Amino acid sequence: MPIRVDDDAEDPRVSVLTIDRPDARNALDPEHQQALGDAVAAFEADDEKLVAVLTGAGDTTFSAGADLKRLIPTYRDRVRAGEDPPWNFGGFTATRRAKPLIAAVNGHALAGGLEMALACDIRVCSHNATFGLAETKWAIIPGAGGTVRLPHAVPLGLAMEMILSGEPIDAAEAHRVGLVNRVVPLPDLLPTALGLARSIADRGPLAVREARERVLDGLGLEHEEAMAREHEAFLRVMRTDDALEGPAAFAEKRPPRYRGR
Ligand SMILES: CCCCCCCCCCCCC[C@H](O)CC(=O)SCCNC(=O)CCNC(=O)[C@H](O)C(C)(C)COP(=O)(O)OP(=O)(O)OC[C@H]1O[C@@H](n2cnc3c(N)ncnc32)[C@H](O)[C@@H]1OP(=O)(O)O
Repeated sequence: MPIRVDDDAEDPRVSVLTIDRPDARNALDPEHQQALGDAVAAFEADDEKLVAVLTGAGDTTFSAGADLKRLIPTYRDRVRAGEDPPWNFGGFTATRRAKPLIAAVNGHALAGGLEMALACDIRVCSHNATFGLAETKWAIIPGAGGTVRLPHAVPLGLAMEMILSGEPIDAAEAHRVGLVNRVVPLPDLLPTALGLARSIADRGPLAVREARERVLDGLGLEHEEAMAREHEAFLRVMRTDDALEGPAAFAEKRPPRYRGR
């Protein structure tokens, strides 16, 4: 399978998507990028799934990005022939997703690999991880959101250095600057990502979606507009049945049972 899709053994509300092409360092060829897009779309459409973890097969590389021997030349030649081919790199550049995605970066996350990790909401990594936008090495530029998202994830000067030089940073630097939330030994990586995913899956699902949307929306809005939209979302969530259940569970000293409505 180009993309392995597994249920979390402990919590079926959590999915694990694994880019499975270790011989090519999980680079996305046309088949793998289509399969990843399909897997992400299926996760988004499945009401039983609340959170997903994205990782790479093997113990050296999360993803080496787009396939420089197949996907990029194919895409480039179609562009040079006057086309503007579909621009949906692994489902991460089309419309905005609705559900939380956690990147478990198990090694090199380069070019499109880092762009996929940046398109995830939370990033955790293993000590061997590296993070870089290598595109200028090959006389192209990041084409899946790297120039848009990296400056929001690291200081502008570092983003510019990484994009212009194409040189990666290591896991310690990524953690120091806040590109990743946690750095753990490789055997602990998936358990750490799954623990985070399970805790999010336990929260009010509508509240999680609304809060995530507010954060992403707010990045591009003026303060007053962002505050107004947060207030509208606050009222929307207050009108849900889950907003009755949450405080009641607290008062009755029991775990809440949310139904997503
Ligand atoms: C066309 C139909 C429409 C499709 C729509 C798609 C829309 C696309 C929109 C644009 C998206 C842009 C995405 C992005 O912005 C652009 C890119 O991602 S360009 C990719 C740049 N990537 C890199 O520069 C990383 C290159 N790889 C490395 O640096 C190293 O391989 C590594 C990751 C550090 C690992 O090093 P090693 O462990 O030493 O392994 P090797 O180097 O020996 O590699 C092993 C094996 O894997 C092959 N390989 C590695 N990376 C890639 C790659 N990116 N593409 C293809 N193949 C790769 C490598 O060639 C070796 O193969 P072998 O020689 O063994 O056959």
